[in-house]
Amino acid sequence: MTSPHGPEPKYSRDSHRSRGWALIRPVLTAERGALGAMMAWSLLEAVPVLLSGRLMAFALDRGFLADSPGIGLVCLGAYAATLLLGAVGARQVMNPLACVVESIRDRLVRLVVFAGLRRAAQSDAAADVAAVARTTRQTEAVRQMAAGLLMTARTVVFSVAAVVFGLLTLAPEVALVTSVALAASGVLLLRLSRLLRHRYATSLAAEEHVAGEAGQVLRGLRDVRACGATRTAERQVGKAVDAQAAASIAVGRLGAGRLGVIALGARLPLVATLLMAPWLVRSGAASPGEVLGAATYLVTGLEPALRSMVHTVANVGLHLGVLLIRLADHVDVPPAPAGGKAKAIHAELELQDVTFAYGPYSPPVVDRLSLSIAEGEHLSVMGPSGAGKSTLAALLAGLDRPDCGEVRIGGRRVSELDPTWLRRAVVLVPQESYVFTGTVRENLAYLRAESAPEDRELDGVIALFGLGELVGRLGGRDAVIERPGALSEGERQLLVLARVYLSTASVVILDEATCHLDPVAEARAEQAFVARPGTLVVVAHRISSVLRAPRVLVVESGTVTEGSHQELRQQSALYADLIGMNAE
Ligand SMILES: Nc1ncnc2c1ncn2[C@@H]1O[C@H](COP(=O)(O)OP(=O)(O)OP(=O)(O)O)[C@@H](O)[C@H]1O
Repeated sequence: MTSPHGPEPKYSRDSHRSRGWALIRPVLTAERGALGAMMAWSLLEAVPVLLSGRLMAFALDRGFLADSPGIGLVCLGAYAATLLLGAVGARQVMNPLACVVESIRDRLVRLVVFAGLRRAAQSDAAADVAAVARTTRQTEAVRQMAAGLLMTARTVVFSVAAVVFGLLTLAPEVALVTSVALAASGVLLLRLSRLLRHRYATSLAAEEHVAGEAGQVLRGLRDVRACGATRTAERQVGKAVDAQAAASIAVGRLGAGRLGVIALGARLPLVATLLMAPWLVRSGAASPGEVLGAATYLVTGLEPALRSMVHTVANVGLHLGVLLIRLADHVDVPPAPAGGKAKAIHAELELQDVTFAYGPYSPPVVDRLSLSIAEGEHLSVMGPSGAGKSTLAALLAGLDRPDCGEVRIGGRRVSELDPTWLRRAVVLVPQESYVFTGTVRENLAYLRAESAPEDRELDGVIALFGLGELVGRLGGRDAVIERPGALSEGERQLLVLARVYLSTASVVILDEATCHLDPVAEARAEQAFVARPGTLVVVAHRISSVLRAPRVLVVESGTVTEGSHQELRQQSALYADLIGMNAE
């Protein structure tokens, strides 16, 4: 069940890799425009590579070999001009690149700090400052690596595409050999990458182990000296340091394999081109200039691109991947949808002979209760304080498990449901509302991590819950709520209700979640939930709220009566009393 009042524990069933990826995916989606601009400027940057071979071929065939050195020199001059054009492209890439990379860093820092703060708040132990510092350092490393990786990856992709295209137009035979060699070097690189990823993960774990061991010894240094355990502590830290050194050496050893990738992908086609040259020229398949042009593509375009790919993409990319996975272990990546969208479930709720007590010797708060709430139904629950309304709400939400009997959601036993799926499908909103330090948008969209609402949808919900004035006062939907505690209880409740409204939950249970709102705001919020698809259960705070529901459950100590307003007037003295009082 999704708790609407704060970040949840991390999603344990996601695969490691997708969780690492989930850390940066929202940024890449949000920065689509910047990524598009980067690609456009990269095209310009690739122009020198694309024209290099062609211009060399022309310079030789029509210029120097045709006794027209002027033409040859003009071609070389044109090549120099394309280099300038490429430099302009490379320069222009920087701004959009910075947008993307800084956004990645911002998101990671925020996630790391939030996770550190929450862990500190959840446990009585002191905050693990070293862990936060370590993960913040790793975040900085991610920023640098992401910048290098993005920069190089697009150069490589565009350069290799330009080389293959240029070779196809110049000497298709060379293009064929080059493509085969490139495919083989790609396979080799993949194999190497797998090994490298494993070894790098081991080395990173060893590094963290050293930090942990050293930190432990330093924290207890006085005790270590008092007990005369200096040698033991030294040995303990030394062992961790040795293990880290061995792991780093193992990573370094794989470096040699990277040369094989370059040799296979770039050098082999060059050697093949030189060997094929006499045949190409004699058979008329290519002129001497075209052979030179092909060699130019391979030497000035392909080899540098492959070198970059091996050194940056393979190396930095792997380190980045491993770092992201490790960061995902420290922070709370919003859960990915499990088993489809929560809204796709059948949202009927059912209690079968449910008994629940808070302790083995306590009298049951819920005693052999059977109840079913149809999908899309709006049920109101009322009763005196302490009658068991919140307990019932927690049972319906699958938060508490019955001692006897069964709770079913969508026909499936709650105990058999995937907890993550359940958290997304059923939301229980308590009286206390949690608004966190972050933007209005982040607060409202918190339960929609996988499909962030568009501005229009956000604005609609802000208006629906009468939050316009508050959001305007805060400075708009992207303004940061610096001090959530400074908001009134009612304002916080409205923000949380709007957050839940935007969630993907199919079942919403409001447990006096509107108690700080005035009757008008409460009516507006409830009507919004009534109109929202899904099942709605409202533990009512006011009789006006009870009257809005077509079906009511009256909970008194030990008994539960349910029915329409008409039926309850005759069946429940408590209901009749309350309605009567209200009417007076
Ligand atoms: N965690 C708990 N441990 C032990 N007893 C509890 C616990 N929570 C509730 N109770 C007891 O269970 C009974 C039902 O409590 P519950 O909160 O469900 O009632 P309620 O109708 O929601 O009351 P209110 O309207 O005041 O919130 C009460 O007697 C309460 O004291």
